Amino acid sequence: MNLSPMPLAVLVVDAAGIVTSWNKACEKLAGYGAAEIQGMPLLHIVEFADPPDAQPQLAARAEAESDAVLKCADGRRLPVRVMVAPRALEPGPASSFSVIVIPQPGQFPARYALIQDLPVADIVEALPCVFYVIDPSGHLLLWNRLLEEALEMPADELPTAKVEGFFDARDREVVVDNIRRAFEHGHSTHEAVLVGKHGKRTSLLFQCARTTLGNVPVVFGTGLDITVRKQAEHGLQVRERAIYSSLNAIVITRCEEHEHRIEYVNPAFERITGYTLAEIKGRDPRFMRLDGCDEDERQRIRMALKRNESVRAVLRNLRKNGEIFWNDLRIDPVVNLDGEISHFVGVINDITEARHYERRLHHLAHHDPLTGLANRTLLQERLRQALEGAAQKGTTLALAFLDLDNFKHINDHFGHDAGDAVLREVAQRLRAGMREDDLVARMGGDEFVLLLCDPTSRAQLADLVERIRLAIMAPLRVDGQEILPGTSIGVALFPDDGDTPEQMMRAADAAMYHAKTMGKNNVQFHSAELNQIVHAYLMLEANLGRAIRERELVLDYQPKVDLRSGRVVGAEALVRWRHPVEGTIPPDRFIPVAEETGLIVPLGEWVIEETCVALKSMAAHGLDDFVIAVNLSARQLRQRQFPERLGQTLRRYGVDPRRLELEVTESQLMDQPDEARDALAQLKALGVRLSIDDFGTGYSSLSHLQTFPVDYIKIDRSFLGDVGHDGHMVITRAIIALGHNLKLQVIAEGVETREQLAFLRAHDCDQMQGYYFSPALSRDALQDLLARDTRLPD
Ligand SMILES: Nc1nc2c(ncn2[C@@H]2O[C@@H]3COP(=O)(O)O[C@H]4[C@@H](O)[C@H](n5cnc6c(=O)[nH]c(N)nc65)O[C@@H]4COP(=O)(O)O[C@H]3[C@H]2O)c(=O)[nH]1
Repeated sequence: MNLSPMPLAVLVVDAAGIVTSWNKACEKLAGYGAAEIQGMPLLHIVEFADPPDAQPQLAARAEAESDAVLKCADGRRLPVRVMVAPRALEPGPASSFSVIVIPQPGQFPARYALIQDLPVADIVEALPCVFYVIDPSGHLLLWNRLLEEALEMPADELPTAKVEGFFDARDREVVVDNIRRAFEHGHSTHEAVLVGKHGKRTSLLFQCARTTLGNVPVVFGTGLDITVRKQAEHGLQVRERAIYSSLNAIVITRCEEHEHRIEYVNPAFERITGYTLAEIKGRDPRFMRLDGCDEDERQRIRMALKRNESVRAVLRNLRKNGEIFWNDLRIDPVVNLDGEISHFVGVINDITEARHYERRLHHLAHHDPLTGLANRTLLQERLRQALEGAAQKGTTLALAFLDLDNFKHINDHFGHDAGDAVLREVAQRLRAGMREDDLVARMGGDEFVLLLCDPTSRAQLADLVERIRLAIMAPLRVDGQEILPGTSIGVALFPDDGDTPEQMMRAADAAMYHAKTMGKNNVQFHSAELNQIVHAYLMLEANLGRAIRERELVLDYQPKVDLRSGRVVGAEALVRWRHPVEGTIPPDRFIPVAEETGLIVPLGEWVIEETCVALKSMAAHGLDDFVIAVNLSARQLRQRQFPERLGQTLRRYGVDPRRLELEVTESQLMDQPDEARDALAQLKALGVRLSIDDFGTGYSSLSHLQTFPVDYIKIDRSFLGDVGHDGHMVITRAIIALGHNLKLQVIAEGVETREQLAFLRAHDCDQMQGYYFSPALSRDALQDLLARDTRLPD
């Protein structure tokens, strides 16, 4: 409090030491009014230090300065200096003295001695807070400008309203209560929101005190604007709520002497890690680390914390239940008022699911969903890496291309579920046969690829691939049905057959094609000649469709002779391809391609139509009991609508069904005997003749044979090979006997020698065909032969 400038305290005493005058400054200093003090001895209020009995010596103190104590009205004893000066100007004893009283340095006058001089109105106006005086009825008596501003009211409106009306409805009860308490107990404190006439809201901290104005008790006090603080508090509450409700785990650590101790974790932390705050408060958050993992990330965090910097890292931590979770962690330092890092705030984002999802996506993008094997993309990647690695290390590499044999047939016949089961089983078998470093991939469809790193030798590699082929061949049961898968495998070697992924794939693919053309279910290594063979095969495949359309195919007919009469009774139609460039291509070369590509169906239809044309022409020449046999592929036989379409064709050409014979190989029949039997029955119902071709090679059981509605069996050529061979003779004899027992006619094919013929005749075989009598002839040549009635010599 600033008291200066302070007027000089001067009083006048008479010669007897009685106070006759007492100025305002004396009043302020001592607290007595002039009326009170005048007429009183000076020594009642001033106590001289030396000597104490002052009066007789007052004159003696003139022109001197003494230490004394001023006895104030409020009981204080104020150390002062007293100067006494005679008031007479002439020489001689003075009749009165001026006494000047100066407080010793550091001594202050009584508060209320000064207070009356205070410019209360100015102070009240200048207060940085709301000021008010309230009468017992709850109305304002006095207030300052800040209150008017807060209430957005002119001065004349304020006294008429009761003060509680100025407040937010929720605060009114508290306000009334606190004003009452101030009246009753002398003071009260509370927070409330003043609401201005136009809605302005001001949060105030009220300090109320009781006093009297005149004789009226009043409550006065201040209201400190705490709106900003309240807003800040509210903001903090919001943030605290956000931390509390955050889905991310938040951990706040206190940082002391480079140690980090957990001070707070939010509920999400508890949810994610499984630890409650109570369990881990005070611990170092690293207790959740997973040893031996993410060392680089941890090192980054350590360095950042050391430098008091923010850091973000992705690492693995352990939950309480021992589970690992992926933590996308961000740590930020918090600076205190002294500018020091007091805390670190860590935000933990559990990205485990996202990581798993990412991995799943990555897995999906690189694996075949059906078998779980690597897909083409992954194979390309790994093949490229493997080739680079092998080139650097000077090691070898093998790539095996596998294509399942007759997979389309499995799919068509057993359904797609069975097809899928076969692919899964094959994948399993391939995996089982591979080493850890090798890769098994599915290229789509029925194609698989093996990437074999550093095979020890070509022989061992051949051995391994052969074992794989055999493993795949093992029968498997799907829905109670037995399926016999087979595979053709082509192998290419690095560096011999190529040094880029593309070259290696092409080479292995070519070798696989070669394996297909070699009769399937075998392994072929890539070689330079093989390229040409495969090229030819591919050309064939590309041209066959055209050949059918352009009528480059022709039928030759190999006569069939009755062994008893020696007469030609029929012929077997055999297709040839008169290629405009390559000349005549035998069926052995293109029929397997046609089978593989499905072109066998239109090809087979053409053969039947052409045969019908021939039969019709023969009938026109009077040969109406002549029988022509055509070979039927398994695929034709499996076509549901085949019997119906055959019936239509026969009717269209007006051919007697009994003139047409259909040859089906034994192995085709035994592949699916039940289905084959149904198909044969339908064909039989049309009236055509049926024969089992290549009999003896397909291992048909007698029980099956009895139920097939066939007319002929044809002894496979291989059994006639060497008539001198005991085993062959026995089999041929047995087949003839068996056929006759079943009331079937037996035909021997591939008869080339007189001995073979004699043997067949001796054992009562019914018909023969073979070069001994005639090779396959053109239609004209056959008709010539028939016209001349050429017979088999005795
Ligand atoms: N070593 C020897 N061979 C003889 C003798 N007599 C006949 N051959 C040959 O033996 C094959 C008999 O036909 P396949 O067993 O049905 O075997 C046929 C048949 O499975 C298939 N084929 C031919 N034409 C057709 C056709 O139109 N449709 C279907 N699906 N297959 C056909 O092609 C195979 C081969 O036919 P080709 O090359 O014409 O060969 C024919 C024929 O020329 C002989 O005394 N000695």
